Amino acid sequence: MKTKRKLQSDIPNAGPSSALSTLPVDALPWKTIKTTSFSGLDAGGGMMMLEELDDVAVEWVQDEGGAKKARFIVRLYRHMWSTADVQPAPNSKGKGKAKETKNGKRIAEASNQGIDGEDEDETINEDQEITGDDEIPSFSRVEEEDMNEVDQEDHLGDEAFDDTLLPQWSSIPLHPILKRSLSKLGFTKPTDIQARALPVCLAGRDVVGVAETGSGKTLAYALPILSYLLRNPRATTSKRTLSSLILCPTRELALQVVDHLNTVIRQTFPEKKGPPRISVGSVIGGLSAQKQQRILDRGCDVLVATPGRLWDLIKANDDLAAEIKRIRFLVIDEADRMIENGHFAELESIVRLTERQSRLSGRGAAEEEDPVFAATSSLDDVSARSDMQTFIFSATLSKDLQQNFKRKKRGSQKGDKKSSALADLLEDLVERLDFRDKNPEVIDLSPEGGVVAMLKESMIECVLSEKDLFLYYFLLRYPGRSLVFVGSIDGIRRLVPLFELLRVPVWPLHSQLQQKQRLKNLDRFKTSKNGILIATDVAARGLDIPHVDHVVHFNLPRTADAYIHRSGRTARAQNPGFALQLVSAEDKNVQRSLMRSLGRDIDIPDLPIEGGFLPKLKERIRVAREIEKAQHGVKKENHDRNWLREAAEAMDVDIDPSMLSDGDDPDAPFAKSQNIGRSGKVVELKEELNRLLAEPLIARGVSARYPTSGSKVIVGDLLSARGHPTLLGASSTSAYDEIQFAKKKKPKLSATGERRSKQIHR
Ligand SMILES: Nc1ncnc2c1ncn2[C@@H]1O[C@H](COP(=O)(O)OP(=O)(O)OP(=O)(O)O)[C@@H](O)[C@H]1O
Repeated sequence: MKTKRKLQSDIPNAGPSSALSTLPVDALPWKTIKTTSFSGLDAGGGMMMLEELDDVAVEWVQDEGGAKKARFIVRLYRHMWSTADVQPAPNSKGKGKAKETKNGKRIAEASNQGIDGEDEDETINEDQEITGDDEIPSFSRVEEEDMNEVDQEDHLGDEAFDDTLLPQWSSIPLHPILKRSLSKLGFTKPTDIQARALPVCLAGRDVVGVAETGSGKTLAYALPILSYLLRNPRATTSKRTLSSLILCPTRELALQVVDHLNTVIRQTFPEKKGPPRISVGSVIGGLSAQKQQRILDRGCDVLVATPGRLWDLIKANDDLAAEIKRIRFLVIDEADRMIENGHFAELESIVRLTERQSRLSGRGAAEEEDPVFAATSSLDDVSARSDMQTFIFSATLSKDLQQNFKRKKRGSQKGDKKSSALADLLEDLVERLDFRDKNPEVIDLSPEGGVVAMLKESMIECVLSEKDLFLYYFLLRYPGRSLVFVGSIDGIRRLVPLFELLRVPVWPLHSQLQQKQRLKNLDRFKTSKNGILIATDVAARGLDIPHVDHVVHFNLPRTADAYIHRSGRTARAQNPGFALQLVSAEDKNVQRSLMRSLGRDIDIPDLPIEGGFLPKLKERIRVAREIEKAQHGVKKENHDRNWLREAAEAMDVDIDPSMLSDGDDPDAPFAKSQNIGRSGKVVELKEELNRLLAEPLIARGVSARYPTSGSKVIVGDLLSARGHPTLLGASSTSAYDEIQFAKKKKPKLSATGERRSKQIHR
């Protein structure tokens, strides 16, 4: 992970540098800055995090060999300064200069304007106030000073909140700062799950919450944690102690939860400088473990983590294990998915750290063989808190399992023939959880039929080979933010280049992409009004992407839960949403069993198709596929050569350079692929595709040349700009509105768009 760092200077002259003590650069009090998007990527796509350092000056010193070295002069205490030596990066530039402040003090500024400036010496102020204390302060002492300063400011917002401003929240005893945040966010009333869960969580109970997708479960568990932290501020003499652990199944979801919490925390005083009153850290796979370790060393109040990476860090760090043993809140978000992800072992191990001694000692000798025991045996003197609260939330938790949470009787529901290996694992987890509450509150608000009321579902039945065509039709016909779920990574790798060739703005998201790329693609999708994300189920759970207009099940999922979560990426927070199933004959059985699991018939209406557009779209797809096939050959060749190069390197043998070419990444945009487009055939096909893409798409019966004639007169649409932006003669109805008119009973579909269109066209 790349971290950008920014120096901010507002310090008086630091005095003779010889009098300063020196700290390693990583020990300086860097502060993480909130970026505009949750992934924190810059325009170049490289930066994952921005850190800022206040009160710092830079001086350049020459060592004996004449090399220039930067020295940061940093304020650690009000009256104490320290330096951190860093080597300038090649070509890096920087100089320090001083200016007068209003009160006549000289202020040193760090800049990056060149190292050969004449003002270098001015970073040193003879008037520097030195305590005479040569001892290097520890980082926690730096924080101590910070915290004392911040605390005075932090009382802002603690005064009582006027409940008449937010009457529907008045019965929920949240800290006034949170009420102010909710008011600023425009959350005028709690969602149903919040209204039910918050009072119970705030009363100190354990809660298992099941509620539909997009219903605000994150705040249902997070607000009680934040409220507790605001009401029980940390001691000012220590570094932050971890009070809450939130475990999430996917990296994207974990980052989103961090973002969600920070939005609430920072809402009240967005302009406030200094460390936040509550600090939220994250530990997820795919990003630098070192950086994450540093955040942990520095201390945070709430940690959001994926189990795999967290367990890796725990194994290497007894202090972290001890902190987790002592947490006040444990949250498992989307517990069922965590187990599906194959993270059961890590999840179970982490959960075991939070067990009370009385339970652990009951386990006897077998425990000593256990890897968790081995990893944490040095922590015997640290005992888990007796007042820890556990919150489990998901949109899908089977009724059987919910009962087990209540009864905590292992195996009470086992033997049920529907019980799968996954369900057994979940039951094992339930058994492992040491609820402090004898009777955890189970709140089940899951909707009938699984999906939310604001979701409209529809389907297109077609032959397997025409799914691409109907997806293309749908994306053109209903512009908007669409999330397309595909059953395999190979499927995504086939579709993305195809749609890129068709100039549809598509981005892939799957587990084999680098984490950086995953976040980048998500960000692009989030910020593009008509963007299309083609994803595996890695995007199915929890992601709260604003205004996803459509979810398309290009391949149907295997389980009802996956269908619920995928479809739940749209129709969130009481907004309308639309889900489309592309169903081939081969999918029929899966569809039937899916609907049966959801307790429904196949009562899904067909999406009306305006068939006049299909022949031209079909032709475009045919040519794009041919290009893709030809390019795929070149890509594969590159891939093989790359493999050859790596194998040769591994064996330490030389290979004829003519046998090698630059490697290729199967997920790289096609346009960037090496050698692609060289062959004459591809050039010809691309010209043909360009020509086809330039041809207007006109509905049957429409005369583009004579808009006032033809069987479909479009002059009115043209004049009022009511018509469709790309499909001439089509209305601009949304997919959501469209299916109100759809017929329930559909005609049998044929493989050709031509015949089908006659049957279905309204
Ligand atoms: N009280 C509220 N009023 C209005 N909007 C809210 C409220 N609480 C949360 N939201 C918003 O609702 C959206 C969905 O919330 P969240 O992501 O927590 O849903 P969820 O139930 O966890 O969904 P999923 O099951 O898919 O993970 C978010 O954008 C959130 O900001």
